[in-house]
Parts: sequence; structure tokens; C-alpha cells
Amino acid sequence: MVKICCIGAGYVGGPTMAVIAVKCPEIEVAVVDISVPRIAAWNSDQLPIYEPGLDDVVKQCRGKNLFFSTDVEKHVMEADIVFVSVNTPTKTQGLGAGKAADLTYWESAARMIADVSKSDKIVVEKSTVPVKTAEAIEKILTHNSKGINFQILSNPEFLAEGTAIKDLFNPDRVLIGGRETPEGTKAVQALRDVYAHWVPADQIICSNLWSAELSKLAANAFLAQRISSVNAISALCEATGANVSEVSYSVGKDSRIGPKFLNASVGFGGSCFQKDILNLVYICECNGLPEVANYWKQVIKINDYQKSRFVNRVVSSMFNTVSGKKIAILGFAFKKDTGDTRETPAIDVCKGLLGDKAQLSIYDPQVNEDQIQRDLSMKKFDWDHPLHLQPMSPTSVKQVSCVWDAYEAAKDAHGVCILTEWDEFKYLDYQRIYDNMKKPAFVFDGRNIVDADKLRQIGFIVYSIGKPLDAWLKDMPAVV
Ligand SMILES: NC(=O)c1ccc[n+]([C@@H]2O[C@H](COP(=O)([O-])OP(=O)(O)OC[C@H]3O[C@@H](n4cnc5c(N)ncnc54)[C@H](O)[C@@H]3O)[C@@H](O)[C@H]2O)c1
Ligand SMILES: O=c1ccn([C@@H]2O[C@H](COP(=O)(O)OP(=O)(O)O[C@H]3O[C@H](CO)[C@@H](O)[C@H](O)[C@H]3O)[C@@H](O)[C@H]2O)c(=O)[nH]1
Repeated sequence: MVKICCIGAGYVGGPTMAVIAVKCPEIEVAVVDISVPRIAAWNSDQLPIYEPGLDDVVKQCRGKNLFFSTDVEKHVMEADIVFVSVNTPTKTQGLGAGKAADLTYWESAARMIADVSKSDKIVVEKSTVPVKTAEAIEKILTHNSKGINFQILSNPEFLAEGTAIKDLFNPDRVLIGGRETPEGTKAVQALRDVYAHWVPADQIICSNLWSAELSKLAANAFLAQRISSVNAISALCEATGANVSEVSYSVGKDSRIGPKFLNASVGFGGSCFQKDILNLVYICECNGLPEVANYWKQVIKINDYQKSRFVNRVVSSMFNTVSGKKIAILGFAFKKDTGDTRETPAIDVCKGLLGDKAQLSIYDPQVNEDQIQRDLSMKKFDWDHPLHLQPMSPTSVKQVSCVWDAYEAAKDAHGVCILTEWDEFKYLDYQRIYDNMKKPAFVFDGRNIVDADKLRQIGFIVYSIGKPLDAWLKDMPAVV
């Protein structure tokens, strides 16, 4: 029986391995992690991450051919294929701080694999890593190998949160990079055989190691670039009276461009886009390509601009101050259908409003108060380290309260900011919300999900990203 072990039971390791286990009943899959509470949660009825469809998949195979364990060394030792899906955060100190990927966790996993291995293994990079990482990992493994043969493969993951199970069951492509040697080719084939249980052969792409590593960074950069492009256009729409939804619809109808990933928003978030572009920028700089680095840097600059532009809209609309005013924040997760808040634009928007002394009442159907308080007091990039290495009891931000109901959040508020596109926010009783708010009552829609005309009929002053402005907003500067 083939044995797989995955180091790192996070958003990628957990769902990916659960899908491999359910599709390959004859393979034994162990997912291991240094975090005791995380593994306990994977073994309980309350899984550590919220992902539609995940519960079902885990229930089908947990205890049969899918196991979650903290006994990292035992399962690595027994495995034929070891996936490594640990954190690769942005470095906060030292060389490349603020840009380069921190490979501490990857390196410690690689050293442990070398220490405990007694038989040949295929080691698979599942984490997103800088191009050429496999070379470094190969060196660590071979210099400590005691004669054991390790083959390194790059098999980056392209799932998006909120649709992880759907993406894993039906991926656009699976990418496997390996050494172009007989041993490398054999290892690629072994991993191909695993995915071939459910992925059509023509969707499993094989390439050299460096192409596979770079393709992951490039794919994320291209996706984020589309969002920054449409967000840049959204600012021009507001200045000219054009409507960004009409513009992106017309642009996306060109089959060379396509309609996806053209929704203007308060900014992209999530654990990957910013981190991976910063990583790409750093690699370009290290390779003497400052023009290329600057091109990609601009994607992040526009994203930051979009978030601060939104805050400025809120503050300038309310007579240039939100000091002491209650503002309801609807949605804190970085997108709908996830409880993940890593790099969510809500953090920067809330911090911006708190900087102007607002009182925030926050509601998200999947994010609890503890997480929100941690996010608002944590330093940039600290979130991407294993849980037990993050600051444990941050001082809570006093101007913030968290509630479990959108109506409660908006009661007596001056304004409502919609920061995540949860479906339930489309169907709220906005008349009831309006009746219980201070007047003038504002809605700032950072996701373009409400019917602005209907809300205006109720009496709201509405700001929708990239849409023609209310007369009220026209006189208020959006950019400081
Ligand atoms: N989240 C996504 O949607 C996504 C998608 C594609 C790729 N990725 C990439 O996958 C990697 C993992 O991301 P994630 O979102 O699953 O992170 P995560 O923080 O959810 O999970 C990583 C896990 O690794 C564990 N870990 C760290 N070092 C370890 C070690 N030495 N031994 C055992 N366990 C260890 C941590 O405790 C943590 O539980 C990152 O490189 C990320 O860029 C993420
Ligand atoms: O038109 C759009 C599409 C997305 N977003 C925002 O962009 C962010 C990222 O969304 P999405 O890409 O759907 O989620 P992620 O889980 O971050 O997935 C991305 O990052 C993963 C980690 O690398 C990759 O595996 C995925 O392919 C890639 O889509 C979110 O804040 C979205 O709200 C927009 O603002 N407008």
C-alpha cells in the first residue's frame, strides 16, 4: 500500500489530503502538524477551517485511510511520498524583510525528513515557494541523507478558499515539476498516478522544476493584476460617471480577456496574493530585473490605494470626521464562504477608521471576536506563522465591538460598510436597518452587492465602488 504523509494540516494540507484519500481508497494518507489544537480539531466534529463540502469528505474517509496526527516523525518515516504544505510567510526581519519568503518552516521540515528517513522518498513542494527552492531543499536532503535517495517534485496548489473542495475535485490543471533524469521522471509518474485517479490525463501538466515553481507565483500575480486593473479603472469611473460593472462586462466579453476576476472591490485579500507578489518582486530584484519588479509592485500599490480610497470616502462623506461615530462593519473575512481573515481588506479599512477614532461594530457570520481582535492588534505579516508562534493575548481594541447579527451592528450607526460579499448581506431588510440608524444614514458598499437605487429610495446615501456618485459624495474629496 502506498503511504502518503503531508506535513502541515492547514487550509491546503487538510482539504488536499482529504480529497486524495477519498479518491484513492487504496492509499493511506496521514496529515501531520506541530499544532496540537489544530490536529485535535481535525479529529473532532468541529474542523479547524470552514470550507463548503469539507465535512462530508473528511467524514467519508477519516479513520479509514485518512489520519490526522501530531506524530510527525513516525508518519514521515513510514511514507513513500511526503508533501510539505507548511507556512511560507513574508520575512519580517533580516535580508529581504517585507518581501522575501521566510523558508524557516520549510527548512526545518526538510531537515526533519532527512533525519528520520530510513527509505527512499519522494518529497513534494506543496507550499508556494520562491523559484529555485527545490535546489536548496535537495541540498539539505542529500547532505543529510545517509545514502537515501530523495526526489524533489514541485506540485503547487491552485485551490481558492471557499471553493477548495470543488477546485480539488475538478481542477483546471494539476502541475507537476521534476528533475529531467530517469529517477526524476519516475517520481513524476508516481505522483501523476495519484492524481490520475480522478483528474483527466490532459489536465495533468508536467514541466521542469523551475517552471512549476514559477508558474504558481506567476498565476497569482496575473490574477491579482486583473483585480488591481479593474480597481484602478473603478477610481476613474467614479471621477467620470462611468459604471465599472458596465465597463468590466464589456471588457470581459472580449474572448481574449474573459469575464472572470474583473469584479471591482475594496481590494483583494487572502493569504496568498500579496505574499506571493512580494516574493516575485524580491526574486526579480535579486536577478537584476528592477523594471520587472516595479511592474508587479504596482499591483500591490493599487490594492493599498483602493483600501485607503475607501476609508477616505467614508470619512469625507461624514463631514470629514468619524470620531466617536458608530460604524457598522458587515463582513470581516477576505471573501465569502470562508472564515479566513488573513490579509483581509477589512483589517486595513477598520484600522483606517479607528485611526479617525470611529467606534466599530463588526459582524461576520464566520469570524469570531477573538480572531477580529487579534487581527486588529497584530503586526503586519505575524498572522502567517504557526498558531503557537503568534502573540497569544493581544490587548483588545476598545473602540471595537463584535456582534452576531447585522441589525445589531447597524443599530444607532451613522454608516454601514460592506466589506465581504456574504450572500446574506444582499437580502437584509434595509428599511429596518435605516429606521434604526442615525441620519443621514450611509451605506458604503465595498463589494457592489446591494441594489443602490432601492437603498436610495429608502433614504440612504450610497457609495458603491466604481459607480456614478450620489450628489452628496460628489463634493467630498476621495483622495487626500
Ligand atoms: N490558503 C490557500 O488558499 C493556499 C492555496 C495555495 C497555496 N497555498 C500555500 O500553501 C502553503 C500553506 O498554506 P496554508 O494556507 O495551508 O497555511 P496554514 O497556516 O493554514 O497551514 C500551515 C500549517 O503548517 C504547520 N507547520 C508549520 N511548520 C511545520 C513543521 N515544521 N512541521 C509540521 N507542521 C508545521 C502549521 O502549524 C500550520 O498548521 C503556503 O505556502 C501557501 O502560500 C495556500
Ligand atoms: O474579481 C475579483 C475576484 C477576487 N477578488 C478578491 O481577491 C481576493 C482573492 O480571492 P480568490 O482568488 O478567489 O481567493 P484565494 O483563496 O486567495 O485564492 C487565490 O490564491 C490561492 C493561494 O495561492 C490560489 O491557489 C488561488 O488559485 C487564487 O485564486 C479576495 O479578497 C476576493 O474578494 C476581487 O476583489 N475581485
